[in-house]
Amino acid sequence: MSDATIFARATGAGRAAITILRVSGPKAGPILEAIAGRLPPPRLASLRTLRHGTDVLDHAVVLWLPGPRSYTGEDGFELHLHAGPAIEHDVADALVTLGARPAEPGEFTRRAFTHGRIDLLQAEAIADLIEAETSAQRRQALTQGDGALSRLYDDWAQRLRTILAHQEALIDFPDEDLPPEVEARLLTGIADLRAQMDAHLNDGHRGELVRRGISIVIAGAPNAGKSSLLNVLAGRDAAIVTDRAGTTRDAISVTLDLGGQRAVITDTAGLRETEDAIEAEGIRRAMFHVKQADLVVHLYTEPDRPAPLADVPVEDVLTVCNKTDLHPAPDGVLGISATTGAGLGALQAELAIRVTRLTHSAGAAPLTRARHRAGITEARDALAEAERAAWPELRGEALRVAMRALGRLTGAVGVEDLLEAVFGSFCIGK
Ligand SMILES: Nc1nc2c(ncn2[C@@H]2O[C@H](COP(=O)(O)OP(=O)(O)OP(=O)(O)O)[C@@H](O)[C@H]2O)c(=O)[nH]1
Repeated sequence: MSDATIFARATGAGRAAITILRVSGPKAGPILEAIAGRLPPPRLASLRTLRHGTDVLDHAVVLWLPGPRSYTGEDGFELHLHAGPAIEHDVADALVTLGARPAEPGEFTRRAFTHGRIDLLQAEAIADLIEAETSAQRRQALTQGDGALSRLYDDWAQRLRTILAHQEALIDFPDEDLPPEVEARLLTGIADLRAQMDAHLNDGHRGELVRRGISIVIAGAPNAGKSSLLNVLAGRDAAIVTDRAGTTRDAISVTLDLGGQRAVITDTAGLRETEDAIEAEGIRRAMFHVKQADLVVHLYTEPDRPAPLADVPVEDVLTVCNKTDLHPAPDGVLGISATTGAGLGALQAELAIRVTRLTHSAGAAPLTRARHRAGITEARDALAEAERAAWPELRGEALRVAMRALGRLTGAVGVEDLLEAVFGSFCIGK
């Protein structure tokens, strides 16, 4: 980590009333004094005239944010400038002249991590919070940002540390008369922890589903009205609708907010036997999407009852009868008309219920990324190895592997190689 003083615009681009520039680093105090006169009281908004030499740059609200109680843990300040390219450009020039440099993407949050203000899980949660499009994503990111997942993993690491200490006592003093319960208690502790990790992993991918969005695929025979349904759900003409069977060739996706959850709905080619090579490729892709989906809406029109979709569990399929303006839906089947809009409210409500069921988590903080799943899987496998180990030394080594895997999740140990991947995806100014 360099000791450079960095700056970036914290607000978005485009015409606006205010642009906020953030500055962080050891020269923050002297730079603020140079452009705004004496330092304002910490963390209090103060109106100042900003100057570069004799040139008046702007009249701006200034926040002096001395470390360590700042976002990055370093001295920093914010300038709430009148938005305008000339002001921003000239203030940036002044900051560079006074020894600051533009920040890299995610550099503020990376400094917060380096200075121990947040751990790696919280840094990821900040990225998720900025990306959040739905209420469920926002809530999940806030919970993780508040440290819910960190506390769970820290608690496991603490328990592992105790188990490891007992294990090392068994290794170091094999001839001492340690009570036999020590080893029994140690093995029970390992088994308990492994079971908790198993439960955490077997959560139906809830956290990951909320984060990336639930994938809903509309499948069915040609002309069933799949593209029409996608369009009415999206509220726009995303997919081409014609009365020619076999119109949709490639999958088309739109993102929707379903009861506060992010859902990605995909329209696919109609499923039928065909000689047409392009349509056949479309059908192959459709089946690929169907198999990957979290939920399939199997659309059909009476009286053409469809055969069940191959390789898709029935509980992942919602059968829907379209064109009820022409033929009524049979009892027990959800009927809609994509043309008149009849039944669409009921369909949206049913989709929202199914999506909520997929993402409902019973209180515990869910893991939200493949990185977390990989780390907990490694720790769980190492604990299973420890349970099987024939020698105390092997058990000790397996416990240390589990500790390291947990430590990498929060960023407590050896994560240099991960930092580019985690912080590189941030925007500049965060
Ligand atoms: N009467 C009536 N016609 C509908 C309804 N929904 C769709 N259609 C018509 O059915 C035809 C096929 O609709 P699409 O939405 O293109 O059907 P699709 O399932 O996407 O068709 P492919 O792309 O061939 O697989 C069009 O002429 C639509 O206007 C409906 O609820 N009622």
